[in-house]
Amino acid sequence: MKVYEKAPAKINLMLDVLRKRPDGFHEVEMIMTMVDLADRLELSEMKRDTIIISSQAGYIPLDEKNLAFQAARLLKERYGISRGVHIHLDKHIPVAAGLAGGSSDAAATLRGLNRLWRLGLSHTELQELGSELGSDIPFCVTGGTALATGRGEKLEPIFSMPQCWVILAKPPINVSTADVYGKLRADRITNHPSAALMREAVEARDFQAICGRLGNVLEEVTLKLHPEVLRLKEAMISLGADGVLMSGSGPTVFGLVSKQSKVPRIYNGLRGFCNEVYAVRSLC
Ligand SMILES: C[C@@](CO)(OP(=O)(O)O)[C@H](O)COP(=O)(O)OP(=O)(O)OC[C@H]1O[C@@H](n2ccc(N)nc2=O)[C@H](O)[C@@H]1O
Ligand SMILES: Nc1ncnc2c1ncn2[C@@H]1O[C@H](COP(=O)(O)OP(=O)(O)O)[C@@H](O)[C@H]1O
Repeated sequence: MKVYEKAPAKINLMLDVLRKRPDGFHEVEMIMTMVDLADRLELSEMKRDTIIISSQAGYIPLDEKNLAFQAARLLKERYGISRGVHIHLDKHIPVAAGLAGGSSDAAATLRGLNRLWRLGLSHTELQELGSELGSDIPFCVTGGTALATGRGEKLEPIFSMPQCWVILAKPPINVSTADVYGKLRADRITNHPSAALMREAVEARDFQAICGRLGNVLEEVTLKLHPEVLRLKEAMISLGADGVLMSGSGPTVFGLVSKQSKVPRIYNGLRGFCNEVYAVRSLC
């Protein structure tokens, strides 16, 4: 038997860091939403009691470092499952991009194996399991639009993000999330974006207010390390995106656009100096 799951990318409409915690993680406030750029997973039962990961993408780990592998192993261990699974990852989300590709694959693995192995777990139970593997995985289990607090694992759904176009551009640089949080001076942040104001804008489906209230304190670190991310932001603004922000720890920059007629100009303009550009719809 086989099951299929879609694993969409996320963007952070706002990301604030409140403080560094004694456990080394940072207390955050983020509003995240899914976009229609997705990996596709095929999960097939195997007779042999083992976990196999395969992918057409040559640039991700296929061993126990893969987050989908870790999710399958966690379920097997926790529920005493002695069956094997082959997980094929058809990757479309850029890797280490601030778009939670690995986290979404892990969340999709939890959802898919819950069906394949008929475990009957609720989304809340899957989120709790996911939080053992990564801060963004609980959000990816349910998706939609949500306020995330704690280290990112405490979620409140928000209804509902207005439909819009999202242009994503990933410069050819690698950014490590741990490195960006590590370089952040949480006690020196002066310009905190407001989760309450962004939530209000989303709930009111006020696209212009959403664009005006975008903010991410991690830009401070990543833009200093990689000035090309700032240049990409400036290019997206001058090409006419309604609101522009770096997603997560970066380096992907996203632009929100309400009018479809504006999309080709922004997309083509960015392709001039960035290979990885995507024009997708928001997923509400
Ligand atoms: C920045 C964000 C924003 O959505 O996303 P990405 O840029 O990675 O997509 C997240 O907070 C990333 O979540 P995720 O990628 O799941 O992080 P984890 O695997 O849990 O942690 C990786 C490392 O980041 C740091 N970390 C992560 C989350 C957090 N609230 N505080 C932290 O300090 C820790 O050093 C940790 O060891
Ligand atoms: N299924 C997966 N897809 C992509 N990357 C993965 C996966 N499993 C583990 N990784 C590793 O996780 C790291 C972060 O990847 P990713 O989730 O794409 O980035 P981000 O956290 O910036 O959104 C990369 O170093 C990558 O090698």
